[in-house]
Parts: sequence; C-alpha cells; structure tokens
Amino acid sequence: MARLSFDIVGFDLDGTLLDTSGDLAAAVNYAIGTIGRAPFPVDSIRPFVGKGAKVMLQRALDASGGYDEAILDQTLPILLDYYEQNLALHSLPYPGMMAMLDALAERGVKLAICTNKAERFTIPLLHQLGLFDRFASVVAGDTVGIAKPDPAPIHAMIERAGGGRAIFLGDTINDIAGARNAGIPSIAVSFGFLDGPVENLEADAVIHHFDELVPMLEAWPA
Ligand SMILES: O=C(O)COP(=O)(O)O
Ligand SMILES: [Mg+2]
Repeated sequence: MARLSFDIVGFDLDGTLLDTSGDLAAAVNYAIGTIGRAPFPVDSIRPFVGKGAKVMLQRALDASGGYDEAILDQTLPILLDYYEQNLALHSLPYPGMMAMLDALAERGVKLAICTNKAERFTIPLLHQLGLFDRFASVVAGDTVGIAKPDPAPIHAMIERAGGGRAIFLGDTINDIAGARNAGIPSIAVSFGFLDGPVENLEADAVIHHFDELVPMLEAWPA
C-alpha cells in the first residue's frame, strides 16, 4: 500500500462528506412557513448553504420577498430549534464516502472536519450517523470564534489532529479560500452545494466521486 504524503485529510461537512440538504431544506421551509412564505424545493436551498444557518435563512428570506431584522430575529430561532430536533432524517453520506474514510484510515492518515455548521448541530449529527469517532478533530463554525474562509479554524483542525502535512476538501469558496489562506492544498467536490461551475472555486484539483480521492492523493507530488 503506497504511503500518502499527507498526515491529515480534512473535510468540510455539508455538501462534502454529507448531503444534508434534505434536513436543512426542511428546517428552512418550516421556519419561513411560520410567516406564510411558500416552501423552496431542496435544489433551490443547496446554494444557500455554506456560511452557517443564519446566512442560509437570510438567503431564503431574500429569495422569497425580502426581510428585515425583526423577521430574521423571529424566524432564526424557529429554524435552529427545528433543525436541532431533525438533524438526520434525510442526511446521508455521499456515494463512496465510508469506503474512502476506511481506505484513508488504513493508510495511517488522520481524518478531520472543519465545518461552518455550529457545534450544537455538528457534534450530534456526527454521533447520530455513527461517524464522530472516525475523526481525529472536529472544528465547527463557532469552535474558535471565526469561520472559514478565515484560516484559524483550519489551523485549529490541523493542530487538534496532531499536526503535520494536511490537505482540505470542500464544496464552496469558503472551503477552497480557507485552505488557501491556511497555506494548504485543496480539492473541490463537484457533487456538493455548488452555486456555479466547480472550476470557479480554483481548487488545486476536483473530484466527481470519492472513489477518485485515494488514487489522487497517492499520485500527489510529495
Ligand atoms: O452549515 C453551513 O452553512 C456550512 O457547513 P459546511 O461548512 O460544512 O459546508
Ligand atoms: Mg460545504
């Protein structure tokens, strides 16, 4: 088995490891339904995700007639409470994700997560899907007080996983810019919650399925 030139492979969560769009859409639709707004199809909500729940809701309110601070203050706690109670009804790993985690772990690589999702959702969601123990470190959107694309949470993810050479995978510009700001290479996943062509993210590489990841990392220049 070829040894990889990375000690740590870090992942974004929403739209990268997990398709959480069904549960996120249900929570957005429930919250905006309480003020009489019509529900969005899941496909329309995917591009709203990536900068945390508040921005996701702001984008949904914007796209359904606009909002002011009072509307946001009223609907945000409703969304957060609903989502907390319904984290993993529809959320599931992308194809090949579990086999890819196994293959990396077999090669002695540490697995890590840096997400912009808040800790109060991230940790229970990983436990509910039986994934939490697979990761050497999990840094959420509010863990270090600032979110991606700031490099601080990515640096924290690397340090908490024991340090070393790291690479980061993600589905939005927050992830790819965050990796660049942290001085590490990045891979974009084309199956995530993209809001444009995957090439626009300007990652160092792109994968279309998790089966491509281990061979790509084996061939990555040392
Ligand atoms: O919850 C979000 O908005 C973003 O989460 P992610 O950073 O895991 O994509
Ligand atoms: Mg994401």
